[in-house]
Amino acid sequence: MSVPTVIVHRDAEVLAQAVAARLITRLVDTQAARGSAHLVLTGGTIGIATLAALAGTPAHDAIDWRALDVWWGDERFLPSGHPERNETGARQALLDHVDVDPARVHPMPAADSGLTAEEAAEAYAQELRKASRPEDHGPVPSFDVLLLGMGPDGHVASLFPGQPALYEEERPVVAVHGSPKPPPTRISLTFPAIRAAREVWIVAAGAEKAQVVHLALSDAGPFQIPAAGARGRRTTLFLLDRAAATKIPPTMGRLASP
Ligand SMILES: O=C1O[C@H](COP(=O)(O)O)[C@@H](O)[C@H](O)[C@H]1O
Repeated sequence: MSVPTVIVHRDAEVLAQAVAARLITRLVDTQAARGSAHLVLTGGTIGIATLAALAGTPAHDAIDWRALDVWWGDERFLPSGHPERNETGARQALLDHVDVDPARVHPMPAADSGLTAEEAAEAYAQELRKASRPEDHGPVPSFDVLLLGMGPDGHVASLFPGQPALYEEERPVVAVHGSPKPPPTRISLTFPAIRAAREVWIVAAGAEKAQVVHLALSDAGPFQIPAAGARGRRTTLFLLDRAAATKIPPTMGRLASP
């Protein structure tokens, strides 16, 4: 697992634009090297703002949208089209505005799919397994970039402090019940799936995240602060705005924009 690098931007708006620009570079480079790329999306305020920033920059034309597989790190188990679904936010902010191949967009099943949350998690695990190539050495594709937001409690995807999903070592996707943040039922990638990603980018903005950013970068355990356990194989980035970075030692963060 990689050691995190911290990059700090002036405010949430600049952060969203910078993460969008970084995504364009990473996806274009990956497609040039391998022909296609796998991107995992997150919900949350800054996660959706990042997708809107990506849609808003003409430079996104450099991405071959037809050669991109789009996945989700977690989903709120609500009916399809519900405004609180991470899928709905991503479609409205980005996916409805770019030329993605619908067959390569992989939303997690919705609550009106006829599946229970457990069946939905298993169905998503199967879809990931189908997309995994022999060189991926596991049940999920080697995601090129896995985006994660982070809650003030340190949750990433729908892995919340103290919950059983944190201890999952085999299954790549699980149902989550009793989430402290509504809605109570969710579907989430687990640590083994997150850690299969080449690059994990944790994006956080706002003063209410400052304490937990500090803990996620210090010696906190992943069961107390799940973000402390989210690491990529090659790269882990903490992409922050200044307000979220106030409690980390100045030597740790690189200020990207003065
Ligand atoms: O519920 C969720 O929350 C987190 C973070 O949300 P934020 O609004 O505090 O940025 C998000 O990363 C996760 O995907 C989502 O389901």
